[in-house]
Amino acid sequence: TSLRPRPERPALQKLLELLLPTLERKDPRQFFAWPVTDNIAPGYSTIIPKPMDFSTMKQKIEDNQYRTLHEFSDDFALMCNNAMTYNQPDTVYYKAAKRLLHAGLRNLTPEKVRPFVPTIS
Ligand SMILES: CC(=O)c1cc(-c2ccccn2)c2ncccn12
Repeated sequence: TSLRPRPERPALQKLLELLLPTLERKDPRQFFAWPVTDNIAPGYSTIIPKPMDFSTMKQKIEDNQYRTLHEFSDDFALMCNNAMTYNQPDTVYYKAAKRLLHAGLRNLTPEKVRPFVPTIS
């Protein structure tokens, strides 16, 4: 809450700020850049209880809302799984989400993340 400010985690925040663009680049058509609106996706807000998109993830990084890399990965998976819930399998959005999920999770494994972690000089 605003009365209890979140502890800063500068190393994690910096790591996530470096990781996010590597995931966004895997969505060149920017299907996942912004929140999905009910205008472009009828009934979306009633079908998807927890929407997620890259702009929201970026804001959460800046607001220090991720305590661990796992929480960040969970939002990424949520975003992709939402698209595979709302959209039928034969749609561009479903197919893009499936590809994005698998490509993205490969980049979120510890060994792939390690190069982004500054070594203690
Ligand atoms: C991610 C997703 O489910 C999505 C993104 C879009 C989207 C994203 C950007 C521009 C146009 N459409 C969309 N349109 C219809 C139904 C679903 N979507």
